[in-house]
Amino acid sequence: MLRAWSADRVRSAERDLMAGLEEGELMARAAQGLAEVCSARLHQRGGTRVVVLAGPGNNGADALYAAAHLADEGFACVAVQGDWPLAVGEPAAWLAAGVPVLSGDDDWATPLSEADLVLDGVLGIGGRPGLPAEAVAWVDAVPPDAYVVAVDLPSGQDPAGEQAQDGGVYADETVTFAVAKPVHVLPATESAVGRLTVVDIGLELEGPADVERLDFADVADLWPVPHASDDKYSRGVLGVVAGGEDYTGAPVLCCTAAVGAGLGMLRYVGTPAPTGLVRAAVPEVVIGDGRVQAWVVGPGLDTTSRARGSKAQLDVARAALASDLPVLVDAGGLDLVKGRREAPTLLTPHAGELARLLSRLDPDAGETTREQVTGAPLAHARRAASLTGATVLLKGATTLVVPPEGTVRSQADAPAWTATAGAGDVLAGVCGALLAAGLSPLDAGSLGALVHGVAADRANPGGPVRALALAHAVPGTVAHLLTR
Ligand SMILES: NC(=O)C1=CN([C@@H]2O[C@H](COP(=O)(O)OP(=O)(O)OC[C@H]3O[C@@H](n4cnc5c(N)ncnc54)[C@H](O)[C@@H]3O)[C@@H](O)[C@H]2O)[C@@H](O)CC1
Ligand SMILES: [K+]
Repeated sequence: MLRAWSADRVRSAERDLMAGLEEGELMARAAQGLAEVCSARLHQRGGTRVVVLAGPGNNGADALYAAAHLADEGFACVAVQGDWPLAVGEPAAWLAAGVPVLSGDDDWATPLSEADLVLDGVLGIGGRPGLPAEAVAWVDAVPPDAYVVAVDLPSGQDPAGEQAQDGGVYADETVTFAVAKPVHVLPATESAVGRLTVVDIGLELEGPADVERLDFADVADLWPVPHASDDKYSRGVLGVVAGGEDYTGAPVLCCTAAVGAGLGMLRYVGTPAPTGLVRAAVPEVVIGDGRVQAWVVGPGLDTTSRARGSKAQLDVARAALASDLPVLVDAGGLDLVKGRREAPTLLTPHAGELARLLSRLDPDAGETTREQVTGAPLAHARRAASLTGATVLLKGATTLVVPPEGTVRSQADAPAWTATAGAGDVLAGVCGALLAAGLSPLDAGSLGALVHGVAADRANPGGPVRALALAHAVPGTVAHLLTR
């Protein structure tokens, strides 16, 4: 599992560690690790020229010390700094160490245009979102074929990973120290991070992390593998209330994925047209209401439909929500959420659905737009979790799973091809199966998101994937992850 800790938690751990070390020791370790990564990338790419963008704080100092190591190795290094004093040393001292430091008045544009590797040391965990004015021109002038290594985090991005930021550095690789930080794994900022490399500086953090990311090894720990003594009821029965006369595909996708994820038994509640299709596609299904261990309510569900069978179907959906059973609420089912639910609940909106839900449940806060949600995804998911008592899984390239309290999970396992109609119905089926097996909404949501993303990749590695192929890839993906 990858764990990320906030800047405050990292700073306080650093203070404790530094008390027992010589001054400058931690920064020396950070710079050494950073230089090793840069040296390896330069060798791999056949590059020789390095330009450091040096900011006013210790992040700039890390980058300058790393450049001094690289200059020692024979790489040609130049730094550019703005209208601020350097955090450590004087330009003359850096020149003596092999790193000439240019000011904004010097010609920094020529060396930057020729750089093979750009070391972004403008801002680190002390940064506020946005770049210093001088640095905007530097970042704009970074040549497209240079390899950009961000020191600790891509400058200009929000270190807390809360707010999406226009502009700022987009790195090919981010070299961070000791542990990952929220900026590296949260949806508002993760796309700017590139490859993430964590350098050991001898700093350990304890206690719960602020953000966790499950990796493949966690699947074996969390997945509900049946025992010899299990039967179909003990493994988990899932009820799916989904689809309608106009939306017939969603229940087929959801039920196919749920059965493929390893349910004991599946019940489906729908109107006549999708019921026929589900029967044909998923012969394992039992049609109609009955005893279950968890419900999925909502894929392809039209709560305003007056078609034959709709009223009875909606009665089952409402009863599921009123029950004390775990419920996953997706798509149309979100319109049935009226407020807090005490039983385990997993809401699985995308950004537009979350905006609509918040606008309806919290009218005093005014209308919430999709853009507001994508600009600050974690804050909006948290608000929905606190209004409903549910765990909120916010779908996206990086999927957030936010419980009402405690550590957040963030998964980014899916190729961009997964952004396709029906993929959400498959996710609901996989997560629903995990809820029925007894997993918490947090585990079911994050594990389901991981398996869903890996299944999308395995369905057609490197190419387009349709939702039905993704659903069919689920059983093989689970086997692959459990037996690797
Ligand atoms: N504390 C430690 O022991 C270690 C810290 N390290 C490095 O230190 C960094 C943190 O250093 P600092 O706390 O000096 O913080 P930064 O280097 O992130 O910079 C903070 C400075 O930038 C200014 N600033 C912040 N946001 C700005 C904005 N948007 N526009 C203009 N100016 C802005 C602040 O006023 C402050 O002067 C880490 O990211 C890491 O690179 C590493 O050397 C490892 C050890
Ligand atoms: K940086």
